[in-house]
Amino acid sequence: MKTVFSDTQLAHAPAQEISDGELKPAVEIPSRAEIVLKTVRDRNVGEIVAPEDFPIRPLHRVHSPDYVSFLEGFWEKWTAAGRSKEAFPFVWPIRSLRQDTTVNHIDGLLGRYSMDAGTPLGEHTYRAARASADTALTAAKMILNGEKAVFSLCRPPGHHAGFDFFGGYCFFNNAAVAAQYLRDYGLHRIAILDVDYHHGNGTQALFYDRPDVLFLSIHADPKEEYPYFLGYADETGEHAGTGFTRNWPLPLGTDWDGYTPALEEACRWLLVYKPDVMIVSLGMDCFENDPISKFAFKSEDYLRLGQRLKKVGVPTIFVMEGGYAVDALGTNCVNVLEGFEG
Ligand SMILES: NCCCNCCCCCC(O)(O)C(F)(F)F
Ligand SMILES: [Zn+2]
Repeated sequence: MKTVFSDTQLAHAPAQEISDGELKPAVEIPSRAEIVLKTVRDRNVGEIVAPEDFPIRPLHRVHSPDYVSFLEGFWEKWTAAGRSKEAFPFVWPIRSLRQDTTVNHIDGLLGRYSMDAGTPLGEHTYRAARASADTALTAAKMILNGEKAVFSLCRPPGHHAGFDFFGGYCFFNNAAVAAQYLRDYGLHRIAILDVDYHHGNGTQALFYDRPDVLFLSIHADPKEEYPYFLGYADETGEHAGTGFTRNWPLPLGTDWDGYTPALEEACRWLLVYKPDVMIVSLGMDCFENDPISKFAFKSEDYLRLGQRLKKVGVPTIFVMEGGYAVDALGTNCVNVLEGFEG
């Protein structure tokens, strides 16, 4: 299986995040990608290719142009305002505040285009996020050109990012950008299976009223876990998309045995939907030693996950999302790819 990755994705190097009421060292750090890349090489997963430089248009097919421009021009505005350290939003246009104002102040803009205070914006964030989206787009193009399975080593991740907002360490929704690209290039049905520990709120919302992209997510119950406000079992799509979203929220502490019934149900939905391509939002944060997550996968379970996904039997793009136990991240990620390849 080929891997797509570019060193430009390492340029986004957040120092801190706000978590549990204090500033802590960031967990979505470049070494996550480096260890996965090293393990891909060490275990001979396959050729590693650089992403193509796509134009902005595939991003505009998913994200609002003003949001993309905000990210592109942010650092210049931030430093022009006399700021020099990474930026954190701290005020949002929440209920009773206006959504329609044309905001110009940098702190207002940060809130206008974000969903949480835990995702710092730095000097190279835009560049790295663009490269991460190009990595997913390149994988999609490879599938269109006949590849059966491609690993898109995305970082920064994407599944929390929505039409016009960043958050949860995500800026561009890599999986959604790839799905829309496949649709624009003639495929009819795309399934996105999100196995990250956290619900992919951004991805769900982007396709919620559409039947051409099926969104399935198995994740920690949002009653107890980020993102808290989406990912409940009663969210099944709307309008033409009714029935094309399914969520399996699971209790904290879930291990592989607790996870498999949901995975089997999701695979049955895939069997019925018969997607032209399956995009797997592959977060490895269900792992028992993940520092910010509370599921209990063992490393071997990731082999089982890959084996099960292979049985779906359709061209597949693995788009990396989360996973913060850095020492085990390479093993856990490549276990999925090796399990899939058989
Ligand atoms: N006390 C810990 C608070 C952590 N709050 C933010 C969690 C973000 C999870 C990001 C992710 O793993 O879902 C992604 F795949 F997008 F990277
Ligand atoms: Zn996650």
